[in-house]
Amino acid sequence: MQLECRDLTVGYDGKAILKNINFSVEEGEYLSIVGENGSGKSTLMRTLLRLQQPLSGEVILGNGLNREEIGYLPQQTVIQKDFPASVREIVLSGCQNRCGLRPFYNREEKEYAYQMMEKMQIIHLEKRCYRELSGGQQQRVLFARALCATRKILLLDEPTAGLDPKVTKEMYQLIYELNQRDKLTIVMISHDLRAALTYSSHILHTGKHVFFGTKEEYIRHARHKEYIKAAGGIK
Ligand SMILES: Nc1ncnc2c1ncn2[C@@H]1O[C@H](COP(=O)(O)OP(=O)(O)OP(=O)(O)O)[C@@H](O)[C@H]1O
Repeated sequence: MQLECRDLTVGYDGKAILKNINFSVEEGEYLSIVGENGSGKSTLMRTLLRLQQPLSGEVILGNGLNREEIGYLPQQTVIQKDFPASVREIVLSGCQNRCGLRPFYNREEKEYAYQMMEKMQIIHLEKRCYRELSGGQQQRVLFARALCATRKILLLDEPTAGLDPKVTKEMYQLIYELNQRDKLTIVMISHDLRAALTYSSHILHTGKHVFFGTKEEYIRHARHKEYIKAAGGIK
């Protein structure tokens, strides 16, 4: 496995929000984390990234995966939307973990950043200022940045929040391609259960009843029928 949670309890100030979570992600899998608002999805993801400490239990990285090799696309904040840097600078900053103490980006990193911008179809925006871009364009920039940080696993916190249906679909397609073609492991928080059931291999449902299993197991489980119906059924 690439990532595993053992009896993980997450929360703030000693107060648990999600308790005794157990799941693992193998290379090349696509895990969607779904569940009610406030059920602790973002808190869990921040704990996986060690941006905060677990209250108890463990997050284990396997198959030679280092913390620095995890790509992360956070929920966009208002401050980020106003960031006064060029697209190229922001994408390149995804390579920072590779630089170590070196205070500049080398040729290979610049080339890789260019490739990721190509992949995200934002080369034409390279010199533009980030804050002047549309929400969908900004999301592609942050996506390219997250890809610069990893060749193995990408964690995404609601990457389609605030995007229109067309851009949302493109984004899902892109993530799916990265998973299928580039064999990138995906762990994604999503409010769109229908999309999650279309693209993922596994589902973690947070809330009162926690579920972890394959997509097929999720669909078969009687408790989920109502959620699936409310989300408009399965595509
Ligand atoms: N920094 C913080 N300090 C204390 N409590 C927090 C903090 N951040 C979030 N919480 C609380 O933790 C709970 C879980 O929040 P979290 O953002 O993890 O949920 P979520 O499932 O991602 O929600 P959503 O689907 O609305 O994005 C909420 O009750 C929230 O108010």
